[in-house]
Amino acid sequence: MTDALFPLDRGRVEVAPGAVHVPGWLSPERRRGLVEACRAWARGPVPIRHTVLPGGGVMSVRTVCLGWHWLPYRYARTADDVNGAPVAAFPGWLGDLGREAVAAAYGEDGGYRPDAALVNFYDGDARMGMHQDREERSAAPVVSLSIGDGCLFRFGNAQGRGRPYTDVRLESGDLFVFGGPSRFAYHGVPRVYPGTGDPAAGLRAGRLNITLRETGLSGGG
Ligand SMILES: O=C(O)CCC(=O)C(=O)O
Ligand SMILES: [Fe+2]
Repeated sequence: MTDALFPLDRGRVEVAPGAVHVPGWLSPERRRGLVEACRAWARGPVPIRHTVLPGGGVMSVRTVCLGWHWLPYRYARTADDVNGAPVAAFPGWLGDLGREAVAAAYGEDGGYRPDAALVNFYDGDARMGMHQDREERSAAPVVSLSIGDGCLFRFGNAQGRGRPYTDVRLESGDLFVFGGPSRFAYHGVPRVYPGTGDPAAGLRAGRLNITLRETGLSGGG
């Protein structure tokens, strides 16, 4: 697709087929609003926490979920690995933002209806290993929004954790959408760049990443 089709998103870069980076997509007002919303979600009903993996490893990232609670490796309506509380509702406005994001990346929203969000907080030492987002029963795209410190985002292929991959620097306000042939590509965050953030967004340190997903699940999961 050519830039001429997206006169408002000249900066969009297709990193791989179906994987689109749109730098600076979130306005400063939206960044501030999302930071405020994330602060409230982090308090509960399920407090933000480091996810414990089945082998006993502890993720360096802290996560809180909306709509559906993700735990390794499934979704549930209650935070069975935290405090058992029902997960906070997925707000309608966040679904609207997700549709807008898909339209910015692909030129149309494709009827996107996300029903789960993972809110990840990275301090300066946090990382996320190469993984696939594959607990969803839907091939709808994942929408990723970043606020605060910049990071190195590694976007690979669907076959395995290794090469070929593309290293992308994600900065505050950036949108990254991966769907279509890239939906089940491995990806990860090998490092965060402390002190490169966006204090005006209301985050003094660290990196916030929000991913929106369609789980394809219904009822209690
Ligand atoms: O922090 C990011 O940019 C990616 C997060 C991610 O891959 C996930 O939550 O599954
Ligand atoms: Fe992921």
